[in-house]
Amino acid sequence: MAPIAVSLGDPAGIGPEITGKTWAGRYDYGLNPFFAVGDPGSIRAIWDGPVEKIESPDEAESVFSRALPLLPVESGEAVTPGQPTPEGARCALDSLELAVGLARSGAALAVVTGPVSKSRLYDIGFSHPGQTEFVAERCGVSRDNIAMMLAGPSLRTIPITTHIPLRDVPDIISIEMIANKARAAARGLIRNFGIASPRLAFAGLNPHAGEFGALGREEIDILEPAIAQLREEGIDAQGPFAADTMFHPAAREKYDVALCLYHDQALIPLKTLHFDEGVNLTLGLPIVRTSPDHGTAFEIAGSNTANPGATIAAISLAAYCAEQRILHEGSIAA
Ligand SMILES: NC(=O)C1=CN([C@@H]2O[C@H](COP(=O)(O)OP(=O)(O)OC[C@H]3O[C@@H](n4cnc5c(N)ncnc54)[C@H](O)[C@@H]3O)[C@@H](O)[C@H]2O)C=CC1
Ligand SMILES: NCC(=O)COP(=O)(O)O
Repeated sequence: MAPIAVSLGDPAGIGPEITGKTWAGRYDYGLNPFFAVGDPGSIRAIWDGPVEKIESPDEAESVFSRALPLLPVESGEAVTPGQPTPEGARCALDSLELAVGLARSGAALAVVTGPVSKSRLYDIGFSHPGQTEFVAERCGVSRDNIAMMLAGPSLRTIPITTHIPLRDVPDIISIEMIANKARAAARGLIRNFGIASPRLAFAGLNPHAGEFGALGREEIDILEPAIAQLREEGIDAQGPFAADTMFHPAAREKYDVALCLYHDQALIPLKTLHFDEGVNLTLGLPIVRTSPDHGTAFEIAGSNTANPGATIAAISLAAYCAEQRILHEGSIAA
């Protein structure tokens, strides 16, 4: 099997440190062979473990036992942890591009994307809301047909809208958008997790899921018709439920994924329960793409305190999803 490509994210963030630490724990966590893609100086600045440059993913497996294999993408400047620069943002983007291309060509089993700063990318002209939409575009998939899933050991959530202002959410959600995301969710749970009949639970937008229209009509006008349409298609869609009572342990037993209407509705419960092991997985792609759920954490970069747990989980889940696809569908892209 091909090795997994791990882009390091912003060179001044914690991506390089957590990737080095993840390599150090590779046998403890039973990780598939992987190689880093990014600036060699960013790793040297924070980690004193062994690193070996490679020229192609083919070399990664033989290097993996003795050193972290690194496919270099030079930022062209000395990296200072915690001090992001435009060159660093460009390097993060070039690393992402290269790693995604390797997954698309099959040279990498999957891509695990390290944390980038969205505002720093926007500053250098990045026109996508995040890495999720960038990867979708590179794979030739419309962003309407993918879903961002956050996954932890006891909860999976999907934000139906992602990186947009909160005030825009009620205006942008539609029956079609919700149905498209739910289809990507259902198919994604089958092919990546082997769940034969996924149970989808929808959160309402308003307090108490609108209280029968008294506290808002989005549940009646948008969510209920979308859920009815999905049920007609044979998808086990339930709700809308009051969001405040969807995430306690007994409620979580009743569904395989919670579909939420905005970013924080999905990410607060996930990060509260599973910050150190939460994985961001893009559903609907012909490649496997995961990422740790956290960001660049510039303020702790260089202090050797970053927890690699979410990156370990992202690499494990990427390998698991790739295996599930090959097992059930014969290939990753099918
Ligand atoms: N996967 C990605 O590329 C993501 C990128 N971001 C980006 O990250 C930047 C910073 O975002 P924030 O909201 O501050 O979130 P953040 O996740 O970078 O930091 C939030 C808090 O958690 C701590 N933290 C994060 N990861 C940690 C780790 N592995 N070990 C120990 N402590 C950790 C940080 O020190 C901080 O106190 C933003 O520019 C945002 O765009 C945010 C989330 C995901
Ligand atoms: N909050 C989740 C997040 O920012 C991940 O975004 P993406 O860059 O993976 O699309």
